[in-house]
Amino acid sequence: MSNLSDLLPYLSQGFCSTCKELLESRLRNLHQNNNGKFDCIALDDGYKSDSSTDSSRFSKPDNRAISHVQATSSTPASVRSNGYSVGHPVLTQSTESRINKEFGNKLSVNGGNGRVVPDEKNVTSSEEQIRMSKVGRKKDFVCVETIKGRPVNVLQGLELHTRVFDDKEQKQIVDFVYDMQRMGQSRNLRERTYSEPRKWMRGKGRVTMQFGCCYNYAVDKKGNPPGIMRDEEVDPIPALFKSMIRRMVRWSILPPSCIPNSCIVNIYDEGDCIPPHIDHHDFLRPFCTVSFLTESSIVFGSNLRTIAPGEFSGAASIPLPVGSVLVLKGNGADVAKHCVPAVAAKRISITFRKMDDSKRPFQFSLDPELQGILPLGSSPMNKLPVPQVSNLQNLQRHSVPSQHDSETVRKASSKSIQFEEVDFPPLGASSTASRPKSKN
Ligand SMILES: O=C(O)CCC(=O)C(=O)O
Ligand SMILES: [Fe+2]
Repeated sequence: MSNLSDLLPYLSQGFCSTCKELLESRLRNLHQNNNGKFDCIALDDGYKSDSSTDSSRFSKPDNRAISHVQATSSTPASVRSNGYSVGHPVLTQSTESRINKEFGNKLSVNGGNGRVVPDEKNVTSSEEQIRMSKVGRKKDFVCVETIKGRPVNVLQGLELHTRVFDDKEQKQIVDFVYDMQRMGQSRNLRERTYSEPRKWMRGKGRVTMQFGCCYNYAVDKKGNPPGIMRDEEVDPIPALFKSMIRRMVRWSILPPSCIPNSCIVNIYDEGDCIPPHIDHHDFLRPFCTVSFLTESSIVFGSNLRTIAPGEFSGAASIPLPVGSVLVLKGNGADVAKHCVPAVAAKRISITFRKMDDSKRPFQFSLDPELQGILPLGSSPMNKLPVPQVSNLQNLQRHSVPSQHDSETVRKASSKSIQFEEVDFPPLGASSTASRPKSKN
């Protein structure tokens, strides 16, 4: 049967790329179901479950790549699906096809007009189900704190899904984030999309890029309150991030009732942090954060102490492996604050959130590509045993704090609230003033 691979071009002659892939996938299944009988068909399945990584393998944003991004923009400017043009295509059609192929969300280009639409006929591919079955799901976090005299599990509602994005996908996403960063630095993104901290010191802020809406963490210099700034425009969610959203809904990480329509990319250089906060209620629950490049811990607690610039302590610390998705809801989102202390090495996170309908920007319109996404249907493959997360030894489980601990925590907490209000960098205003050159 070894000549089956030679027959592939003949068998698939005249097929579109989707049908070609389908045929390849069927041959691969035949191969698997026949215990290697067709072992000469060398088809790269592109799926790896190991999430270990080395950030040095990722390309650095340099000017050559900026011109690459600009060069690709010679294709017709894409009108984004939320109704307005970004002036330059965030992704070219060919890049989109590559991305969609990589992510296994079989998408097809609709009539050559550059729009990409989900092809729901292909969504039940066994490959995607196998891939989904490798996701680790931990939903039983416990950390009891005494709040108003009552024991409360402040981690209730948190979920950690691991091995959601593999090394290859991480590289693609990280490279894309760097492309976007370069575009922000060269002012090729909307002004409020890209933001760098004005002043740099250990523990101060991080680079952010906001898509879908412009969000203000703290009262800004114009006196705008925290929350979604309804009269500001940012760039729409790029296609690659939309395919991440589709995966998270299809793989039952996020519910179809809460499909994100905004996201924020956090680029942490070594020593950068995000101070203690509760995500604003202009965003619905659940929301989620995806981690890349370096495993870091996120600290939770009803009171988070500031020990030093960028150093915080709290009741529980959860390591976030690269390629993982942390889902926040319940007490984990609304009773406990969270923060990421100064990171040991470069880290990128992407937080996806659905806006409260009544808080959406005035210019916002629904993206058809993010409507009606459903979890993968119930098939026997979905019933494969779910692997448990093994890499959580560092999770600190604390019992009810002693009287002394509560005192210390209470004192520290007023400090951390002060830190939060004064030092949370306002977002949505680019500044490259005094930050040392980034070490990407
Ligand atoms: O970087 C992270 O993992 C957390 C990000 C976060 O808390 C946020 O964007 O609100
Ligand atoms: Fe947050």
